Amino acid sequence: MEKFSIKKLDKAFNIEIDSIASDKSISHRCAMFSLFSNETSYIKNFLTAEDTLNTLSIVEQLGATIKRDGSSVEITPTSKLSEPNDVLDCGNSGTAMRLFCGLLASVDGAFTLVGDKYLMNRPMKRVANPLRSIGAQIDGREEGNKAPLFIRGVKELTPFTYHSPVDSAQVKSAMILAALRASGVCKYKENELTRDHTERMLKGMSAKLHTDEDGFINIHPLEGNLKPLNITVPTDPSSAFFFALAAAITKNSRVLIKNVTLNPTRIEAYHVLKRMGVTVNFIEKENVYEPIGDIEVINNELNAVDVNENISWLIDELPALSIAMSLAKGKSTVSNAKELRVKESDRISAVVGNLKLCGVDYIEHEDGYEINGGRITKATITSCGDHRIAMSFAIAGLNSDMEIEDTQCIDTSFPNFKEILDSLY
Ligand SMILES: O=C(O)C1=C[C@@H](OP(=O)(O)O)[C@@H](O)[C@H](O)C1
Ligand SMILES: C=C(OP(=O)(O)O)C(=O)O
Repeated sequence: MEKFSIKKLDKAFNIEIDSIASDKSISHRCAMFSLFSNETSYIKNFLTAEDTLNTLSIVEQLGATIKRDGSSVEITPTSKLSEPNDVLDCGNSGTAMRLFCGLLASVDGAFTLVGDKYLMNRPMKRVANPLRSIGAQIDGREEGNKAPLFIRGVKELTPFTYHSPVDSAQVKSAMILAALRASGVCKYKENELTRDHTERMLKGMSAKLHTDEDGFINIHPLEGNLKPLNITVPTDPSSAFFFALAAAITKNSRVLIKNVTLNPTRIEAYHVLKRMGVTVNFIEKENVYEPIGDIEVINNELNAVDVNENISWLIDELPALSIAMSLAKGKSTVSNAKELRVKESDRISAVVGNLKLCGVDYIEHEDGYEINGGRITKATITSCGDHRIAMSFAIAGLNSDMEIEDTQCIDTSFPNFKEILDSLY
């Protein structure tokens, strides 16, 4: 089992980082959406981490031709997706498994989606049920709630109007992908806007999507092929956030993170740091599918904060924010965040369980936690096989030595994390 020994950082840093992992959500979508065109898509700065490389392999198993040179990827789709002769392995990725359910629901053939032991335990009925209700044939363990999932593509999916009970970009995207091949206009609504890369990218590829005055996304079925993608994937704000946290908790430190997507549905955690007293500046530079620019984070005194809204806009950053909360003055709270319990690990248990080992005073709730900030003490923590837990506590190590066990999982999203962390010393 791989592990890290992180030593307390006894000096300030002032750095510019341009090597943080590319955006995972956008990279998955680049690989998948290229299948809706009949021309080659050109993707630069594709995330070469386990999750997205698995997605790329699946796209290849479905018949596309892939040329990859480092992080530059060319994807040439086939005129008809082929039935693979093996299972489709999504590894650790909920995004891959759920989006492929929608994409494959109407593709001629039989498909089996599998994943690692963590993914095989994550709930899939949130996509299986609405897809079944429009005619998809999906089954799996626990009546289709757990992988392996078996999909037999049907000829036609019924047009739908669906108001989702869960605010999830993965569910939304799965339903939008299914809608592209339905027999009429489909409508999808969520209570709160979740990350909207799917809508932005598909519109950029010429798909017909618009949100009506009742908040339903109207999706028109494809009339032909979409335009191919030509894109440079921006830096992932969720991965970058670990180094924003590093600057926020290290006295007199500053970081400038380059070329991050500034999509508002992705940078809410930075706004929370700002509310805690940290100086955060967004420098927008361009707009390709979404706004892209640099984020500057400068250390300042940390104060407690309450986080109870726009949860889906910072859901992946909550473990890292719990470290800032633990070092802040006063009592911080997180609520309405029950979704944390169904990520790569139960992130509420994983956060509070490890904070307890670090001597932090907390109360656990079903949908979040309260943290009485003050200090963090040295501990040996387990990642629970979850990349975001491993990286959050590794950054806590800058404040007080930390041993992190089971760090292999970091390769799912941010393979050069440790290299960048080491460069701070
Ligand atoms: O659509 C996506 O790319 C993602 C959506 C979110 O999950 P949910 O849709 O389950 O909220 C997020 O936690 C995940 O890291 C990536
Ligand atoms: C939840 C995450 O990803 P996924 O759902 O794709 O496994 C994540 O990266 O934090």
